[in-house]
Amino acid sequence: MASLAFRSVGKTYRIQSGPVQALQDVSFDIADGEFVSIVGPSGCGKSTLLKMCAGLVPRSDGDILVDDRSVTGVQTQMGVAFQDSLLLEWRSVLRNVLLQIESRKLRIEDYEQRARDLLETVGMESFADAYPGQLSGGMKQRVALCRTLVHDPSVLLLDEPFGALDAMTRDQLVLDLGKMWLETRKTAVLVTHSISEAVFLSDRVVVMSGRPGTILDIVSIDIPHPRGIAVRESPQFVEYVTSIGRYFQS
Ligand SMILES: Nc1ncnc2c1ncn2[C@@H]1O[C@H](COP(=O)(O)OP(=O)(O)OP(=O)(O)O)[C@@H](O)[C@H]1O
Repeated sequence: MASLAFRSVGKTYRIQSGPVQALQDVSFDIADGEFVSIVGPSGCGKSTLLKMCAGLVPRSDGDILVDDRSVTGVQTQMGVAFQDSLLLEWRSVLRNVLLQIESRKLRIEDYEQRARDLLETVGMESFADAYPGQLSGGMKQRVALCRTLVHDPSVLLLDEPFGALDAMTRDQLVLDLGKMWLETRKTAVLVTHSISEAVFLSDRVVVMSGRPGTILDIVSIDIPHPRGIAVRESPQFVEYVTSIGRYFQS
């Protein structure tokens, strides 16, 4: 587990046509075991913020702290999932999940049961020996989620992990993710375009402005866990979604 802190973080990309300021003066904290989502218009720097947190992109200004230590390089202890997290077609489902272990040079035997348990959590245990070509898009994303979690990361960074899926599959995966998070209580940061998904999963939702991205609001979602699908019809839930949505009405 870990806490995160963003302190006046800024990012300017330098490209041929000139500087592009993606983020400006972003400051907020994420507590140990908290689930925080980031919503904002396209291009406001959400992915950039996650990449800087993972140490994949250097920041231009400010500081990002993981457990009070500045991020200075790639954070291998984190679990990162992106929209098009690919599975390797020639490896079975189980071996795709265990890829994370192999690439970290950890002992496969120590993690195989955990990999199977994670697959069971998302109803994929009977597909452990199947190959990606035999799976639907939603099933592949479930496997990718297991792969993100198998090495017991201290932090989950999820960048639109369900972006390319149809609405029903997405709903199911959101429920799966909520369940997995409740079981592990990892510190999690989710970037999503879906305000409803953000409200459903999160303890707090960070609302960002258009580029350069700055923080407009941080909304605490005061709905107890576990949250069943019916929560989405409650007046309280609808009010959260509506009030956050107002930031993006032109
Ligand atoms: N490697 C890069 N080089 C130059 N500019 C970049 C690079 N990556 C991102 N940008 C620019 O930084 C800004 C923020 O991009 P980013 O992908 O972080 O936004 P986002 O909020 O995640 O967008 P979306 O919601 O569309 O995925 C954009 O204007 C983008 O063009």
